[in-house]
Amino acid sequence: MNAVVKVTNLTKSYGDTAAVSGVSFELEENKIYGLLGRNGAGKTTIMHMLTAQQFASGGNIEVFGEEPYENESVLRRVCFIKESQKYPQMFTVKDVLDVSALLHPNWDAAYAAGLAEAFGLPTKRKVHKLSRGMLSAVGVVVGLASRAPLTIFDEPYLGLDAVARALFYDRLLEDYAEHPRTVILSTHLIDEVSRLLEHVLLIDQGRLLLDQDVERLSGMAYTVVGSAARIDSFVSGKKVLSRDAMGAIASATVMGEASPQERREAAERGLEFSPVSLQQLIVHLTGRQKEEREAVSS
Ligand SMILES: Nc1ncnc2c1ncn2[C@@H]1O[C@H](COP(=O)(O)OP(=O)(O)OP(=O)(O)O)[C@@H](O)[C@H]1O
Repeated sequence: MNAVVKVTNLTKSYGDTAAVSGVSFELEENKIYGLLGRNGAGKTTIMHMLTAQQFASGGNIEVFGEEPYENESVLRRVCFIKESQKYPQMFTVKDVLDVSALLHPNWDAAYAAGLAEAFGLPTKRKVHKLSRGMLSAVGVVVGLASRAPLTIFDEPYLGLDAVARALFYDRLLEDYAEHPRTVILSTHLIDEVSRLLEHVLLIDQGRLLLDQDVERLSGMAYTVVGSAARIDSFVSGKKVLSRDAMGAIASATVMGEASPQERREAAERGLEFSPVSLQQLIVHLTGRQKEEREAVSS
């Protein structure tokens, strides 16, 4: 495996606050990662350390095999787009794109212009006069057109409406197919991005709770629906993540995998199975009690 990022025992403290505690992971070349977790989990802090915008309190970070701090040859291969991106007051959208072209060796100006048009960006307008959504779109255009070997999006699309977000996801997938690179998406819109993600890093209270391929995650839990009485009997003794009922019909989400025999017998009793969504799984895992979370991560 070619590791684009290798993080070992990474720690960051702000006074008494341990924002990141002993996190280790590797990111492969040409893969789309989801960096997920609740508010304050430590995601932005990790991204800031990966991109040399903050020093770690402890541990080791390698990006493209080298330390990223003040390392021009590494940082030229990285594009970090964040929601709160600030641009110089006098810059127009075109100025932002022109400067980005200088910063990113793989920049595709024609592609950037096409994206700006697709997102309806007025390229002659000053960035400080853009709406919040337009400002988000500028970040998205820069992130995509940079074609940086490591491209990181930290919730850059908070201001985008649903149509523009769908456009971003579609363009990202299209361009990634033609120009593979390593992408990190940090987002709370898990259901929306789940079709894009190949691998998930789940951060919880500064610790890495999950480091798993999405394909394998979908096998970690399942939902079963049917008559309430039969559901209760089926889930008895199992680890139930949630149970909902509507009249005589109930659904339960259960941790683990149902064996083929269990599925057959349940189907004979009219129960139906469906895979659990990534969002449901993440919500459950990060909403649980401390002891249970520790059991998952160990
Ligand atoms: N400059 C700072 N000074 C003190 N504490 C900080 C600082 N930056 C972050 N923190 C704290 O570190 C923890 C992790 O914050 P971080 O911004 O990395 O979380 P996050 O996962 O990106 O959250 P969100 O999804 O809300 O953006 C939080 O408890 C936060 O309050």
